[in-house]
Amino acid sequence: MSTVLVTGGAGYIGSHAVRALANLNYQVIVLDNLIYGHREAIVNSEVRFVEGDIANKALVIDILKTYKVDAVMHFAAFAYVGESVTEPTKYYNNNLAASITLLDAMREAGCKNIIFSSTCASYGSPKYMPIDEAHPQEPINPYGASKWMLERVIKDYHHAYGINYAFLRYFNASGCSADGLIGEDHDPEPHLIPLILKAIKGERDAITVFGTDYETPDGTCVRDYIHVEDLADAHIKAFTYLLSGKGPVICNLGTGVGYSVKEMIDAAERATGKKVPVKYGERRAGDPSHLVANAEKAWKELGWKARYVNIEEIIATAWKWENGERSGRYGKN
Ligand SMILES: NC(=O)c1ccc[n+]([C@@H]2O[C@H](COP(=O)([O-])OP(=O)(O)OC[C@H]3O[C@@H](n4cnc5c(N)ncnc54)[C@H](O)[C@@H]3O)[C@@H](O)[C@H]2O)c1
Ligand SMILES: O=c1ccn([C@@H]2O[C@H](COP(=O)(O)OP(=O)(O)O[C@H]3O[C@H](CO)[C@H](O)[C@H](O)[C@H]3O)[C@@H](O)[C@H]2O)c(=O)[nH]1
Repeated sequence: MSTVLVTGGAGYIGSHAVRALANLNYQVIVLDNLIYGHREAIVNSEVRFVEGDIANKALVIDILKTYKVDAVMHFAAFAYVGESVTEPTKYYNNNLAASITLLDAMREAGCKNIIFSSTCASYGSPKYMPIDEAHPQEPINPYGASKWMLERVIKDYHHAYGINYAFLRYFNASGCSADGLIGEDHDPEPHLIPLILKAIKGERDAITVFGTDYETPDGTCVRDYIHVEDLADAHIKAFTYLLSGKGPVICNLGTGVGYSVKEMIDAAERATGKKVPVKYGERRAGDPSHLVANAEKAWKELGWKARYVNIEEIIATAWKWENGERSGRYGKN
């Protein structure tokens, strides 16, 4: 059975991928420094967990060699867009420099495959819609730039050292596992859906809509919300694709349907049957008005498409997590 090292596997998206991989009996090793992740998010007891940093080259080489790792799924990164503008050093050091150390460890250990968590934030302000993979990459914040730069480094490592890659450019990750067992728990939480649900629960005063004067039908930003279990499925398809000798490959992961912030609030009211307390505020710096994927390439190349296309259903999975045993929060690590 093939073996995969999942960096950032204790985080939101990584933990859903780890569970999906383990359920398919792949051998999984997670490397996470738990800065933002949660040990309890890894629910399969057969998964090996290593608490450590991707910048620890000797540790990564040891893991890759000991377990004869076939591919690395590289989720580990910082992902607060706003913070990246005020503290770019954090983003270039972790998302770029530490990731280059990871690539060098792969090179030295002879591990030839990487599936990299890239982002629609690497495109910057859209020049046309929906966004396909040929769209120019002109990121407008250091977070998006750090991801775009790492894509460039990996391409050069491919040419020079034969490292094969899949770049998965996700749009807005959303929802939680269908059974409500694992979910999204960021501190602080930047993402729209959990913030709306926490406002419904009274854990926050209200959701603040960031800007009502965008050039969109209702003036609020439009995004493409892709379910986290669909993302996990795409990683498995990319993994088997690379292991079958195909690649490199670059794919957007989205549903192809955009929802405005106001539409998301309405959908959350329908999904939960509760009223959302709403405030209206200024635009958030660095937010493009529209981000919607053309994800046809993922279908053609990987045979992947989103199974969750109904936004209420996506929100309902997050609501289940918010009302589950953990009430939307893991304990302290
Ligand atoms: N959430 C989204 O909408 C979205 C969209 C596009 C791309 N992405 C990318 O997907 C990946 C996962 O995002 P997420 O929302 O699950 O974030 P997350 O913060 O929940 O998960 C990231 C994990 O990486 C770990 N980590 C960070 N730096 C590390 C390091 N140097 N060494 C070891 N572990 C480290 C953290 O502790 C955390 O568990 C990130 O690369 C992010 O940029 C996320
Ligand atoms: O309190 C809030 C939070 C968000 N929003 C709006 O809701 C939409 C979604 O915002 P999120 O913060 O949930 O997600 P982003 O669109 O900022 O996502 C970006 O950052 C992510 C990383 O966190 C991913 O990389 C993703 O690809 C990239 O588009 C945006 O229009 C935002 O302005 C609000 O109105 N109020």
